[in-house]
Amino acid sequence: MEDKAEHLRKEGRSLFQSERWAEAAGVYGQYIDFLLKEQGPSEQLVLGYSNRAETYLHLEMYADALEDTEKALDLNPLHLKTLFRKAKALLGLKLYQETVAVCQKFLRQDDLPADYRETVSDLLRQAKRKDKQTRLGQFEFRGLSYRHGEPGDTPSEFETFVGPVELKRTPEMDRGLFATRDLNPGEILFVAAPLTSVRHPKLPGSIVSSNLSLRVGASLVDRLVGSTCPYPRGPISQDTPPMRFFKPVNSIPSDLRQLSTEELQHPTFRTEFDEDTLFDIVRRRQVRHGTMNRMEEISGIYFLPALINHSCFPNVILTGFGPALVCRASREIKKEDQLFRSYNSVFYPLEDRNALLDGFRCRCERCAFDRLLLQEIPELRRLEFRCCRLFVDRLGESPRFHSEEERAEMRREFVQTTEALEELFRTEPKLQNLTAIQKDWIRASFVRMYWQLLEPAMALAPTASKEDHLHQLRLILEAARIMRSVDPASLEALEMLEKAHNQATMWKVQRRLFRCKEIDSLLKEFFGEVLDIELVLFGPQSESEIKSTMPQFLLHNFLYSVHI
Ligand SMILES: C[S@@+](CC[C@H](N)C(=O)[O-])C[C@H]1O[C@@H](n2cnc3c(N)ncnc32)[C@H](O)[C@@H]1O
Repeated sequence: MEDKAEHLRKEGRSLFQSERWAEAAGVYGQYIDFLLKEQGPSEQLVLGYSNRAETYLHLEMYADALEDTEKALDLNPLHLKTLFRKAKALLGLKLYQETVAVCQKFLRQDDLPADYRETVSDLLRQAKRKDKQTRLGQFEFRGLSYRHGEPGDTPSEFETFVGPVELKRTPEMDRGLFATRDLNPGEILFVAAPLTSVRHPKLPGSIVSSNLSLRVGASLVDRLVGSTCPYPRGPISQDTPPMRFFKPVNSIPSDLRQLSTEELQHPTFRTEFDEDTLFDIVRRRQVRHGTMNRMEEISGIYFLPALINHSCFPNVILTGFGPALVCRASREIKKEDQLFRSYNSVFYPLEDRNALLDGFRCRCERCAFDRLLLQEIPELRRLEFRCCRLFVDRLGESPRFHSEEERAEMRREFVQTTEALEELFRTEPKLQNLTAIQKDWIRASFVRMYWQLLEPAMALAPTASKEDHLHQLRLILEAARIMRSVDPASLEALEMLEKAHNQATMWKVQRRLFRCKEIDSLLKEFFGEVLDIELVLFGPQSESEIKSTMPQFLLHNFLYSVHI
């Protein structure tokens, strides 16, 4: 009998050493059965369970690993190796508080070997950090974008966190996400991990025209089919599932972790999908976003992010950190307000920005306002036509194709159209009682075109006067102000500020013998604007911290744009 047990133990060990995990688990199973039958509880049995638990850890079968470690610990509650394995299984299951408790119990033992103490302390730190993230929403973003600037780098993975949000039906947009309390700009609403994601080279603008995008879509479908979700959940149907379905397992009290039969019958929990449904999921629920590396993007299927509706006057921003998507308030939000993000640029006139949306007509408050206004004030529409014509004429042209006279002409056109709009605000009775934000809504409809128009014109001649430079920088700052007023986390404003900033500093270098206080004070204003945007993207940080990393931030500022 001894021989047979010893034979099985050795065979399990040899398979384990050759990393044939599944086979090793099978042989350890036979070993355990044999011991149970022949000799009942023993120290060998403890080792049998514990070793099989280790093979399960390698197979990422954390629930099975946990079960084995518990059986071993029933027989020998302070078996160190098994305690360590139990902590790893709990961490794998994302049960962080439980992991912390086991690690602490482990570290309380006397005479621990130094390397063990170190590894378990490390596990404890990890579990505490993840617990803070997933339960309390405490994430560390400081400096993250700059440390990971090199191709291939990924930031450390974030845990899922579901904060003050709830899912409700809306009369106009089917389902939507709502705030459950008042929020300040920069506060995190949730952090979502993808159900599945793929990393790929940066896709061109249009998702339909690209072969690559089809390949990405197909590979997402494949991954969806093969994906396993420890807690099957997600709004696949048009139902409105309870928020609990989206919450990380760890934040649900343990007695509620098991779903009831009734809940499992919820249409959300479909286990089989036909191909059409899957393609539909990929089309409607896919979120594509930049990575730390400008050449790459990530496409993923996300649940909560896909439930945020669009508005041309958004109040949240999604930013990607590796595959994780972080949703933050970009302006003050009141309890019960709906959360909106912008699916695409909101800095075009009504019809143009609607054309950028994927097959639906926008029902946001700004679009409703624009529709009414454009009917009532034909002059506004004329201005729009003029701006569009200028824009289309110049689209795609590079500054180097224009002579200095042409660029001067463009600047004049630009100034005239903006002045015509301001004149309309002063003279048109129907525009007299607008609020400041409504005026910015109207300005924002033109601002992207102005910018495009201004860009070729920006390349001022080396002979341009100081006044020309100052005038131009003020125009850019005003455009950035408008963008930020309509979308306070606007990456387009940031892009614009970056270019203007580069130009201003270049000009300073070119004319370094010439001191210009006004340029300096305008540069300060740029920094002020960038600080505010960064605060919204990364949360509260001290001014000195942000300033010390600002140059790198400007360098990486496109990395967080999110498309659907
Ligand atoms: C990513 S989903 C958002 C969640 C969606 N409301 C739901 O119930 O599944 C995008 C879809 O929501 C609707 N939607 C989002 N924003 C909208 C808006 N501003 N106006 C009208 N419909 C909108 C459109 O049907 C769009 O195709």
